[in-house]
Amino acid sequence: MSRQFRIAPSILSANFAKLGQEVTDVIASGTDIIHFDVMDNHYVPNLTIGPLVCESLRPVTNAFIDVHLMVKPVDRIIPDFAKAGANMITFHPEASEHIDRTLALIKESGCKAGLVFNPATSLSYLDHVMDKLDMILLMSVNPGFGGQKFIPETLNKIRAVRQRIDASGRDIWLEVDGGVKVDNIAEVARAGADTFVAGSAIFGAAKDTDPNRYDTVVAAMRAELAKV
Ligand SMILES: O=C(CO)[C@@H](O)[C@H](O)COP(=O)(O)O
Repeated sequence: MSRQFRIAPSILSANFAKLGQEVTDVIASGTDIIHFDVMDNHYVPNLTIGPLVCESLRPVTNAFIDVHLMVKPVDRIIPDFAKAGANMITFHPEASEHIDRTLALIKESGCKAGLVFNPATSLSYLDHVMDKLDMILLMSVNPGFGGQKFIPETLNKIRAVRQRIDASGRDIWLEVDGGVKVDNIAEVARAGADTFVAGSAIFGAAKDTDPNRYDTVVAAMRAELAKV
């Protein structure tokens, strides 16, 4: 079965002083969705951006905004992100007191919903919620920072989740996040992923030397995906 591949630049690695332009440029380079990392300095040891920034970006782009919540507690911020224009909201099961309730809250707010798994989080959290998921996000690094190295064991986890998605018969996106680059994106796709978060690989590309750096790196990723 052929899969549609989506490239999701993580704006965590963008230049925050010109974020609107960064989003416009990176979508124009041929990427598909904006990955928006929300960190609270509690669930993860870093602090990033919230609903106000999402609201400011919404008029700048028509692109799908995929909000990855690395916050605890999770429920009270969900309506704010929905109002701010998020299209998808994902959260970590360990950060929710009631996973089914949190998924329902996201859906009631009008967004698509997904669960995120850290490298050592058990897939058993999927057991009773597959019918409610639009996306499963597998972290291939421990959450909190861009620019980390891809953890190879993630490939086995991707294969296991791909089997579960195919068995479900549902159209659930399988996103992989952390250390995804030109030189491993094809391997990640072959394992079963269809949506690829890339932060440092895109926004860090040839920063000072190549004015078309996003186009260059995104084209290289697409060329790798075309081989799968
Ligand atoms: O959520 C996270 C980190 O917690 C990721 O979205 C990273 O920001 C991806 O960055 P790279 O590994 O691609 O630099």
